[in-house]
Amino acid sequence: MPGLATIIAEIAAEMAEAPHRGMVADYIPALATVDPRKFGIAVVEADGTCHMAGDADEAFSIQSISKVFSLTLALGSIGDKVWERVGREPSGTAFNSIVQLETEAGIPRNPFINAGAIVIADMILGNHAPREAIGEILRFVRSLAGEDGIFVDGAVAAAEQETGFRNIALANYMRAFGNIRHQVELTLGVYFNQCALAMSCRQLALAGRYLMAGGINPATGHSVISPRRARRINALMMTCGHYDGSGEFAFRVGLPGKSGVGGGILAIAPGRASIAVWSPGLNARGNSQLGALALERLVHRTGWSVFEPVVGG
Ligand SMILES: NC(=O)CC[C@H](N)C(=O)O
Repeated sequence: MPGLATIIAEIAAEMAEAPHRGMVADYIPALATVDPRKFGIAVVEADGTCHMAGDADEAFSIQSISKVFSLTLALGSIGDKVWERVGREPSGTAFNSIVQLETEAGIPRNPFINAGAIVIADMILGNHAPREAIGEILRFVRSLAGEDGIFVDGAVAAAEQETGFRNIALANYMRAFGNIRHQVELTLGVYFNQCALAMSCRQLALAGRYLMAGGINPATGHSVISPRRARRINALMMTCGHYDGSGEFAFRVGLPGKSGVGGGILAIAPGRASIAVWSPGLNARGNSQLGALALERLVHRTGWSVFEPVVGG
């Protein structure tokens, strides 16, 4: 197998030539103007080595990838009580769908669809003001990545607030079932700001290290979350991280992954690597078109799929 640096450089070169790049999300106006030709990839290996290619150092809107970090925070603060208000099953519906809430008592199927992440945001809000909860998420992500230069893009957060009618509907609907405990504007303030986190592929891959390393941040040796919970977050990423495209992603890539409508994907090769890719064009399910293709090729060339037999291991 060629070295990882070579593989990543080759994939970036192939993606630069790719004809079908998908469509940039335009329902959030601040995302509509992002250049669809962008492509970045960063891979942080278990020993800390970081390989990058393309636009891996350019910050983009991580959007729903933030749901991995908010779930981790909520599990850390309220533990398994999280599962009283949000489920653990794939929804098979679009990321912003409302339909299942009606027959399922306002309990979202999983923490990665919008409804589920809004409930998680409501948990993180707890007894705080939204500003403090957003600060807590920001500090957490900065500490995971080991970088202070991560910020919330105020223009994206404002655009989401102005146009987030579906999310407002989801929050109100769940409030009617008692599954949102705060005023919806406060809970959504947390949610919109976490989605507006701007990070580069490099920062995102660094932030994901604890998920490849059994809950430990390998840079500091500190426990972020228990090994059991890290394993379970990976399981949820595999089954629910791409919404109604999760089966296809598992089929093609075979790694736990979480996508965002900014075109990013965080993928975890347990014990091996934390990987972030970014290409703004999306497929019909709202997941990065070239991001998935790049990961498919990476896994094919490295043998990193979790379904690959470990030879001699
Ligand atoms: N899939 C996504 O990344 C969706 C997140 C986006 N902020 C929304 O709520 O619609």
